[in-house]
Amino acid sequence: MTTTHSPTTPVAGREHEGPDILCEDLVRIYSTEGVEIQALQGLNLRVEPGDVVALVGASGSGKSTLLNILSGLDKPTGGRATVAGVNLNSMTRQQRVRYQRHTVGFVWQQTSRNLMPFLTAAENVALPLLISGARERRERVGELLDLLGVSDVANRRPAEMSGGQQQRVAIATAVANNPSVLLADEPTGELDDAMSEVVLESMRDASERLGVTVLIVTHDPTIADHVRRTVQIRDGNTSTEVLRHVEVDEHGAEHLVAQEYTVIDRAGRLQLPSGYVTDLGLRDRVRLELEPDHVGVWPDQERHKAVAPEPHQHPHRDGAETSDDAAFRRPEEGQ
Ligand SMILES: Nc1ncnc2c1ncn2[C@@H]1O[C@H](COP(=O)(O)OP(=O)(O)OP(=O)(O)O)[C@@H](O)[C@H]1O
Repeated sequence: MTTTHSPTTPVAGREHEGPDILCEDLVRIYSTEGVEIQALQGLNLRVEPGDVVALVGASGSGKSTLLNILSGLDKPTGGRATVAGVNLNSMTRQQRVRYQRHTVGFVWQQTSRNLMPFLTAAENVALPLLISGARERRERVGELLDLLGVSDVANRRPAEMSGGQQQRVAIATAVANNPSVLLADEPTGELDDAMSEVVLESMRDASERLGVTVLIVTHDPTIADHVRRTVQIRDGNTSTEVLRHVEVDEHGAEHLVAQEYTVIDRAGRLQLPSGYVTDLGLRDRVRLELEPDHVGVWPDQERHKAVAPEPHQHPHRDGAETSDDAAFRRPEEGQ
């Protein structure tokens, strides 16, 4: 099969309104030999159309459990999960097949799980198009291989490609049917740093060009350098997140600004970033003060008598100090 140059087809018009991924109070309990393990503990996550988000968590934090639910392989025990307007709690078998063919695409960590070993790159990308009865397959395959920068390996089988090339062909295969959402489970887990970077950049590029929403699940925190939004998952729940954007100063110089956020649940509970907690020695009880536009959080004055008055730049932020920083003080600064 040959590759041809032509404009890439964007995702077909979305038929739903609102976020592409919405998890509300998602719970998944596994019962094995009389023991119950709560892998997801009321997880909340909202991802807007076209966004590229990394979900980062340690082993056992619930990443695969969430991905299995979002990919339609498993059902939640409680709560709600909606992807591109499809309610995952109540899909029939037929709806599930359609969902997995057209609404979501997957890229798994094991390169061997993504591609048919006996088919060439072009044949692999063509396969989902063939199954769904798509027309103009040859042209679409050419566009996608081009977009992912792997047209030169179109006629090679997976064993004749590098790991990075295989993952890029896997991305092309996953987005062939114009899914709204691309789910990736440790897509760079088997790659070295240079290859990982190429694959992540390709994924971001594919998102921009095709309009596909991307959720990458990984234990690797360095992925944060490649995505605008990184959400932490801990003990089966999303905790804090970092949003990055580029700001241009008055001299025209670009600065990467990272701002930390946390989820506040319906009961008003929130989890502070772990760096803030250790940095300020926050524990047991903190003092709160309501200001007109923010809430100040201080270490307990009873435990840390002398607290320095002047504000400091938080070491976990790249950006300029905000009014919120004035509310955070190191207990040891005044001692
Ligand atoms: N099928 C299962 N039966 C019982 N317990 C399970 C099952 N799958 C996962 N768990 C448990 O649920 C919790 C979350 O597991 P999960 O695989 O989702 O974590 P993870 O973040 O993907 O970890 P890793 O990065 O190691 O793959 C863990 O305590 C795990 O032991």
